[in-house]
Amino acid sequence: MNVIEIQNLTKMYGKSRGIENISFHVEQGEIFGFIGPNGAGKSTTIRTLLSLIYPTSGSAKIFGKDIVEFSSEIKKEIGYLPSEVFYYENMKVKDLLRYSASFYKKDCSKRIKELAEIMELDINRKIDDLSLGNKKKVGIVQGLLHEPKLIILDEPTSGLDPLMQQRFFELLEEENKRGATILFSSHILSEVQRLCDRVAIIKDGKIVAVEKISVLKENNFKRFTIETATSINQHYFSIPGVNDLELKEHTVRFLFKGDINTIMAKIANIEITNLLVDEPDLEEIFMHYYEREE
Ligand SMILES: Nc1ncnc2c1ncn2[C@@H]1O[C@H](COP(=O)(O)OP(=O)(O)OP(=O)(O)O)[C@@H](O)[C@H]1O
Repeated sequence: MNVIEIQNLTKMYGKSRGIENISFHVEQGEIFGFIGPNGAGKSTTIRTLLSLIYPTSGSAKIFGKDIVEFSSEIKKEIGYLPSEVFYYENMKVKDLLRYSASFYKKDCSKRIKELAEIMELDINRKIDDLSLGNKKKVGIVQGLLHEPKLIILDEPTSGLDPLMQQRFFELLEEENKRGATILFSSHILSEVQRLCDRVAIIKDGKIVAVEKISVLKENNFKRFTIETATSINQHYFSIPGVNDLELKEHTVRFLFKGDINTIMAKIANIEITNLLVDEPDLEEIFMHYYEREE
């Protein structure tokens, strides 16, 4: 079953483009990544899904229900962490969380306590006195306190230190094991790579690709680093399938996609002192997706 289904969703801000003809779906139980650079349209998509803004055209369903028509019903089952959190600074954390919990018809106090402990958040403090990272933690607890079926996170890790990011990812993995579906937007590819099953790549308001992380990584790209005994001609490895070729003194580096025997045959004809073949990271693969569209 699809928890989120987006069909040809377009949002214009007056004459300027927010998102154009976006279509993708998120299956039940998935951790789905939504990646793209700043201004690509991630927040616009998410804010439209939550009916904080309305589509110019196209439609989307969450839990099989239209996002505009059933927005208040749908929202009860969603935990949302916006990219920027704003609060009434004068409140204490625990009062804000209690107030947030009052929107759901269940007792969330036990879960608030657990989440605050996991995220090392002191709920007796005034929001005013909290650092940016601690304010983010308030947003995380606020988003998860009602044990939502769908968790939507817009750039969730900005402001969290590495230890807390790790803690937060473990928390998300637990939520996912409990049965929650997760949509996670980010411009940091390594975090998407670690957590997500599939990703949609967005650029300039349009979806460029929807792929399984494993396929993205496997896509047969290999990163070669070859150290040679003597200088080689700068065009020696300029053959089909080779990208991002760099030659520095006796070291040549490139990304390769294709029959690996072609490269091995080239290597066999020169004297090498070292050879490293490894997986490119998602960042490099991602760049190639972008280039292909340009
Ligand atoms: N309220 C608004 N009024 C006018 N244009 C907007 C508004 N909000 C977003 N935009 C524009 O829509 C486009 C998509 O922005 P959006 O914030 O959705 O991107 P994003 O991928 O979430 O990037 P970021 O990570 O920087 O927030 C951008 O060109 C942005 O300038």
